[in-house]
Amino acid sequence: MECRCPHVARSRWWRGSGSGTRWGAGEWASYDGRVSDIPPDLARLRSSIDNIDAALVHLLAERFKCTQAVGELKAAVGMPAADPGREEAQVARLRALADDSGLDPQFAEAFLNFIIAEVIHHHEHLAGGS
Ligand SMILES: O=C(O)C(=O)C[C@]1(C(=O)O)C=C[C@@H](O)C=C1
Repeated sequence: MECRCPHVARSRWWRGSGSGTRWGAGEWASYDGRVSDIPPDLARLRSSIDNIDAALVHLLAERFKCTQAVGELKAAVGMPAADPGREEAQVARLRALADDSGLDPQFAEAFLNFIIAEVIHHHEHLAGGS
């Protein structure tokens, strides 16, 4: 079976010089005949970005499934849509996780707030609001 390790894939691309090759200057050619104007390192990184974006969409879909159930529960027992105390704890926790993992804590907080604002909107709708 062919090895698909990134370092091996990287070594199997050649940059066209514009003379004496079937591919043009600035183009990249692979051992198996593919030609691209995208540097292979960029193509490989974009492929990982696509996988990560797909995972993010799936994770968000699962989170919204949970919050839908939370919204139904809150509406059933008459609890308020928003819980500022819980949000404060989530922000503190995510900021610390972001800091530990090299992500900007301010960005992590803004991202969480963006999601929670949408969840609260859904909760209010479930509770019969606008
Ligand atoms: O945990 C709750 O009570 C929720 O409604 C979920 C959630 C969230 O999306 O994490 C949303 C709104 C609340 O203000 C706090 C948290």
